[in-house]
Amino acid sequence: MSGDGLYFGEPGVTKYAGHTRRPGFVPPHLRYKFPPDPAADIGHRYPRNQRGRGRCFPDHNPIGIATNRVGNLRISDPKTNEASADGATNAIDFSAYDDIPVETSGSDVPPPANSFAEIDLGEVLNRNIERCRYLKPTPVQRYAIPISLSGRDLMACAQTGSGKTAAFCFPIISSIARSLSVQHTENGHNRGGWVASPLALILSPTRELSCQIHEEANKFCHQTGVRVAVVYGGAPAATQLRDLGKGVDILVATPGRLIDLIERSRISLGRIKHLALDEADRMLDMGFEPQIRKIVEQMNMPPPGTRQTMLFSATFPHAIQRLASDFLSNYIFLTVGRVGSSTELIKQRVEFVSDMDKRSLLVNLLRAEKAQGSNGKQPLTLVFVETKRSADSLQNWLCRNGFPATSIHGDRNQPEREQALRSFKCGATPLMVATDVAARGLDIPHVAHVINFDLPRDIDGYVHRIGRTGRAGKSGLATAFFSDANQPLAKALIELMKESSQDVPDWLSEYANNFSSGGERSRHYGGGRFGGHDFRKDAQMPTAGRYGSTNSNGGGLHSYGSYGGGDRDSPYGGVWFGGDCDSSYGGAGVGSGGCDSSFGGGAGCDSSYGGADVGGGCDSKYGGADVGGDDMGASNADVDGGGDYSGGIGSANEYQWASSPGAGYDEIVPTGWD
Ligand SMILES: Nc1ncnc2c1ncn2[C@@H]1O[C@H](COP(=O)(O)OP(=O)(O)OP(=O)(O)O)[C@@H](O)[C@H]1O
Repeated sequence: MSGDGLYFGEPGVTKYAGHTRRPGFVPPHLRYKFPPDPAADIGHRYPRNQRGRGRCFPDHNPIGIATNRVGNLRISDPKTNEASADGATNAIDFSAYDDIPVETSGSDVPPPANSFAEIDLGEVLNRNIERCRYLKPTPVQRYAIPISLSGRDLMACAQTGSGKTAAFCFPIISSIARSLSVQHTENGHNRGGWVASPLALILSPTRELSCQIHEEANKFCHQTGVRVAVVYGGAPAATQLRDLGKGVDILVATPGRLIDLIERSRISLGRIKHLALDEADRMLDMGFEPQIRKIVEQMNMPPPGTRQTMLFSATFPHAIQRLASDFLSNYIFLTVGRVGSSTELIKQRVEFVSDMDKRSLLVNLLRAEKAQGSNGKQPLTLVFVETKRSADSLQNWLCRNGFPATSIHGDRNQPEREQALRSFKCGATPLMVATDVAARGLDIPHVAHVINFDLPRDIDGYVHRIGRTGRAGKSGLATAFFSDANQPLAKALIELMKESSQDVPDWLSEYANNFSSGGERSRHYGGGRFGGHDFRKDAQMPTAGRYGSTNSNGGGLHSYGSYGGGDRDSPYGGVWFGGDCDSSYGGAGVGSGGCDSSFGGGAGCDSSYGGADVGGGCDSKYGGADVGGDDMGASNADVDGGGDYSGGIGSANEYQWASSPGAGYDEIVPTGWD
């Protein structure tokens, strides 16, 4: 039997057209993906630029600021990745990853492989890997592929741009290809029905990322007989169903559309052998978790132990690791890179700038970039902003001022989003203004510069955003516009920069020292940078598991609640009195510490998904009311609605959550995660 689960055609018809293809035929999708001969790809060298670091805090002269700061600019040549100034750089160079420390935990960890040839991925897949000029595995691939091929579950944390996609795709393709060849020999036809029953499911948080994974997997499935399909929201389901009808072994999906098609009985998960969650921490944060739990636990998917589960991300906060461990069985935890190590490839700069001066600084940076660019071309630059509205407004303003720009955000329809990506990738609009919808996973070649026009609210978001440059061994530049509003991020930003051997401006250290609003905020502002360690090693972990340790009202010394919790980082914790803590679903953080309550309310804390923050210094990420603090209704939120992460009164955010004042988690309805 083949791995095909969906069969609309006549019984006995073989689905794999690939078997009848001309030997050596390379389809167009694969052809254009092969990189050009590196020898022919020697481009222009930029003149070296003078390096200077003007201290700019707290200077409020827009012109002065802007003029001072462009001196620091260092942009890599998009083709050769040759830097224009001071800094070491080179063409694609995976040796940049060679010294990265790697840590594994769990029992009986299979040894890493040094080359693809050493790994038994199968002849056809190995040939495709060679064709794509993947000369040697990246560190995450060296470790993750043997682990995965041995059938073990895996939670893997590795730097942005370090090849995680192939790390989970190759073993899946290889093992399905093997099973198909046996089945084809034995049976000669496909089993199927009117329901697509894939053998592997890859879930990702955004439509664009799903498309990208689909393309990548498809490329490597060439002539293996393994079929890949993708389903995601915003595109006609009919077309996707037609594709599924041709047969699918590996399904790439966003959660919303997948649930829809399962509920319409067009997809069954009953035969899933491999489950991969890309950007796994995101998938289990920000309100995805209920959907993921539904897919994994309530939709007929074989349970942990009978399927293989792999979770990948560049960031993995402990609370999320705990949630994720529900989906895993006897897993290996793999972390590639001492925290911050490979982001040394990304030169990070932070500029202090008031909100009113940001545009002027941006224009000066862009002009300097262009002046240094190859043949006066604007290098590809990704500009992140906080809200959809500001993305539109900045894009229009840039265009009016002679900078060809496009934008991508959740209010644009799918064809517009795809068109924006295309025109950015090909350089027709070398500037793209984006919200966080483009922050994770997107692999856009030759992005030379990421500008955080508005910094994200958490350090994980920063890691992923800047990771859109400096990928696959190339260097890149990331500039952060830091304003007073970003004060809570200062400490974590400094830690991250130090870990990646970046120069931290003195004014930023001063800022961090002056920040005294309640301790380290380990979820949103402190922890969770890439790397990290296996939470199972955490000595502080409550002994009785994530639902609390000592009694029905919860665990640890400082908490209670129906799900209890431990002393710190309680995923389901109740009320926290004092201390620094994370409570992912918990009620109130009361007291002195800087508490994060991802799904609850509380005083002096961050409430990601609603509830009421009563007291000062509150962030409400996804709705709910902050009473006190900056303003009534929603501090750090966009009261008029339309904010990307905003809650506030009657607003719809980037991810299409309809939130109402003070709405609790249950009242928030996700409508756009598809
Ligand atoms: N072994 C390899 N040799 C050469 N290039 C590779 C190799 N593995 C991956 N790449 C390339 O590196 C780039 C980054 O890979 P990928 O998108 O998988 O990174 P990632 O770790 O998933 O990043 P992110 O955390 O941002 O999602 C891609 O263009 C991919 O084709």
